[in-house]
Amino acid sequence: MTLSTSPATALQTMRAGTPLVHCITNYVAMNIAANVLLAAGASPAMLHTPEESADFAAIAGALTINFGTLSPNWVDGMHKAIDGAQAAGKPWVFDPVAHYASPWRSGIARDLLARNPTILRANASEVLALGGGETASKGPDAGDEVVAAEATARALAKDLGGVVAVTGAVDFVTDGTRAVRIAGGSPLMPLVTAMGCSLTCLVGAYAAVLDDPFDATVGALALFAKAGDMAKDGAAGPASFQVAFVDALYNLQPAALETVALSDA
Ligand SMILES: Nc1ncnc2c1ncn2[C@@H]1O[C@H](COP(=O)(O)OP(=O)(O)O)[C@@H](O)[C@H]1O
Ligand SMILES: Cc1ncsc1CCOP(=O)(O)O
Ligand SMILES: [Mg+2]
Repeated sequence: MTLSTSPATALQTMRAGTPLVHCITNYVAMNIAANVLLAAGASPAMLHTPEESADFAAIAGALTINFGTLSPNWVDGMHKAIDGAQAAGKPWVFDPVAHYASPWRSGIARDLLARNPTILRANASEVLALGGGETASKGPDAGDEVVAAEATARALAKDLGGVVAVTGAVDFVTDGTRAVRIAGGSPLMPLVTAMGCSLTCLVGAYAAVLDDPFDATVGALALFAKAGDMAKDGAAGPASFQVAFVDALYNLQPAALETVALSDA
């Protein structure tokens, strides 16, 4: 296995640090993402205005940027936050929700990617299209399989000099050299809105406390996979699954992560 920090140790480290995470995320995701971070053991702050985003990014442990519900002054807030995070040596995570939805959004995605995210977390359709590939999707929901985006993810990771995580039924994480797959979770996960957005914020929590962004990303995805496994048993459908999922994040003990299905890729 290519990890130097196991998901179990990563969770212990994250909880011990209670990292403050600066989340610039969309209106749909703000509430569930904040609850996911609190339940997992991190400390979220959802703020985006350009008047304060640089200052706040500098004092947070990590910055996450998701442009799901975008408008021009948010873009300004994102740029200033990235500048603040980078000047302070803090990692930042990019989630390019449905970047192909319009030419305007695509241009902003290209601009943000050029600002060197430490980690890119996206679904298979988003990753495929970032590499110039055709996707079956037009909006935030994936229409492609993770395996179809793996080669693009490896190339993107090399170009970025960062980590790329492609999520779906079996997740794929690479830094261009190392790569792993993570199985688990539930088919109910894509039926709850903003699960991916919440995961992006959680990746930020792990990146705030672990030196290796690859280990941080795998740790966060492994926690989601195991919490999804735990939540699906008692769920009658997406609504009760969401409640059970947040409870599972809260109750999950690090040793449970020893059984996550991780494999080198
Ligand atoms: N069919 C599935 N089975 C199990 N887990 C899934 C499935 N689809 C997505 N997930 C999980 O849901 C979370 C969000 O991923 P995804 O749905 O790809 O993101 P997004 O919401 O951005 O499209 C990840 O933890 C991923 O592993
Ligand atoms: C439905 C929707 N519309 C704009 S952002 C958003 C949330 C997308 O969340 P996720 O990418 O986690 O499915
Ligand atoms: Mg998404």
